[in-house]
Amino acid sequence: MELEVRRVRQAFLSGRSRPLRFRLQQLEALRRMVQEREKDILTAIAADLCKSEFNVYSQEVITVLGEIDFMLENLPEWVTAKPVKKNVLTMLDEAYIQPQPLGVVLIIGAWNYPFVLTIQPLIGAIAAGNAVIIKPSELSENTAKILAKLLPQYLDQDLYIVINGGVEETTELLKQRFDHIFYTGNTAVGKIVMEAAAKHLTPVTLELGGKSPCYIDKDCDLDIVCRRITWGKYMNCGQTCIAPDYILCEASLQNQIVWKIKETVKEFYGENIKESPDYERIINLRHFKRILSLLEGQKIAFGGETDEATRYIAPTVLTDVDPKTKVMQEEIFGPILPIVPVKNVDEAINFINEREKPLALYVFSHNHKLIKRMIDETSSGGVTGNDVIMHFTLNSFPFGGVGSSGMGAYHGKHSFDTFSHQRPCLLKSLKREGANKLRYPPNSQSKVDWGKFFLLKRFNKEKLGLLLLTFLGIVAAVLVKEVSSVSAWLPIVWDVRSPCAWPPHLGSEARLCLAATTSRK
Ligand SMILES: NC(=O)C1=CN([C@@H]2O[C@H](COP(=O)(O)OP(=O)(O)OC[C@H]3O[C@@H](n4cnc5c(N)ncnc54)[C@H](O)[C@@H]3O)[C@@H](O)[C@H]2O)C=CC1
Ligand SMILES: CCCCCCCCCCCCCC(=O)O
Repeated sequence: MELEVRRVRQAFLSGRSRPLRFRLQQLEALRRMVQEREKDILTAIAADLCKSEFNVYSQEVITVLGEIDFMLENLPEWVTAKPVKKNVLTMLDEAYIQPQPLGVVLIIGAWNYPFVLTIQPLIGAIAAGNAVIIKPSELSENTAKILAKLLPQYLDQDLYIVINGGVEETTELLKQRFDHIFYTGNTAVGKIVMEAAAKHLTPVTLELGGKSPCYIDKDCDLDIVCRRITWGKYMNCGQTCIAPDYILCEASLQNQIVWKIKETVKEFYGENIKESPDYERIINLRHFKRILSLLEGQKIAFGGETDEATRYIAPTVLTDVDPKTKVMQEEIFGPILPIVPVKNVDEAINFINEREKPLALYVFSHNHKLIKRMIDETSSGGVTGNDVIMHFTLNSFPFGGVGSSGMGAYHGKHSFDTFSHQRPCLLKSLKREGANKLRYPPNSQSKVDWGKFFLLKRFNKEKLGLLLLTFLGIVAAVLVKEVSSVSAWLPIVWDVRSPCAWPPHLGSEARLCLAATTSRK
């Protein structure tokens, strides 16, 4: 492990990951990999999640291709240094922010969307000029294998490497020193990752989970609402980090919601859900058993059928769920949808705020003000009003959690920023030393006053008047110069080395300062 990390670091130190041309070329190679080896990729993911290739394509491949295109289009602009606003003391200097790669990045992927959750951060890390070690989830083993096989065929083999393995290997990997760790997965392991990172003071991005609520207001079109929720909840068999975890609504809506979701399930997956190519299976037996345990003691409005041999759990809705029961204590990450009745939107807001901050929040209503209120009075990684999941697809949004649902964000420019150091660069001249007198010892009240005047813009009438006078002086001097065509250099400044006696009531350091700030090069 140590040797591999060292090899990647050596490759980074060679500097070849940095030029824009190289980054673009690697991103293009990645796109070629996805296009040329599409069949292999689809087959692997489909096998891991019992998913149709159509669904793999629309849920994972489209996002990856879209992200690469977006990067290729925008990277030339993002990598350029950006000039910044300056203050009086740096007015004549060069000041800009130069994004720079962080170095060697570790990306630890999750199994539920094993391709996009690994490759999308990789795209950002390459775009920002880093070297990358990719650790796919061992639970989606077919995807892990295909990534280890394909990536070296298309990308630089020393800068971007795949290390496969389970907890043992990841633990070993986490002992190494990285310049950034990007982890996607559950919150408990997120803490392990952060603890390991702390040993080297390595910054982390943690894309974690949580319970994402759905509030349904009375004032809405329930047919549409239930169709959208059904899609987002049962997609990938509920194994989506931003899936609606539970519904909050007034008790009077409960039966209609159950009925409409049931009808939509039939519309989406047919009478025999097990036969539907669009309905996936639970990733492994451990998760299957965990999800089943959440059903204990619950009122199942529909669904609840299971088959251990194929790890099938039917789309299920629970009603009148007690918030103290287990299903409301942990992220479900499966096809079970509890409905928790609340009196009104106030109670819904309190309910959400009393719990950990979710990764996503969904609110459905015709009433725009209610949606805005929900947004203003709660906190979550992201929000979608009148739909679910879709904020994930917009690469102009930062995607990430807040509080226990994670820290940091990615997608599009946000990925580029996550994997870059925004380096402030101030380039001064060794000339104009007069301008610096204000900050050099010995300090005095007068210097402090001028500091306040210039930097804090705490204008007092006297100083403002002085500045005006100075300005008029400059204008006058320029006019005189124009008129008399006096050659070369017209000293419109008070000479720093022999300060004149005006303005008479100022100390000499204040005059120096004035001189400096009004002097021409
Ligand atoms: N915020 C987001 O974008 C996403 C968050 N998630 C969250 O991830 C969770 C599901 O994924 P998991 O079952 O955690 O995936 P997982 O079991 O695949 O674990 C994720 C990664 O952590 C590593 N890992 C596991 N145990 C470890 C340990 N003890 N020490 C070090 N590394 C370890 C694994 O090797 C794997 O690469 C859910 O909570 C879900 O909400 C999932 C997808 C996206
Ligand atoms: C053409 C249809 C576009 C549909 C887009 C659906 C995208 C779903 C991706 C969900 C990935 C989320 C990852 C996660 O939250 O676990």
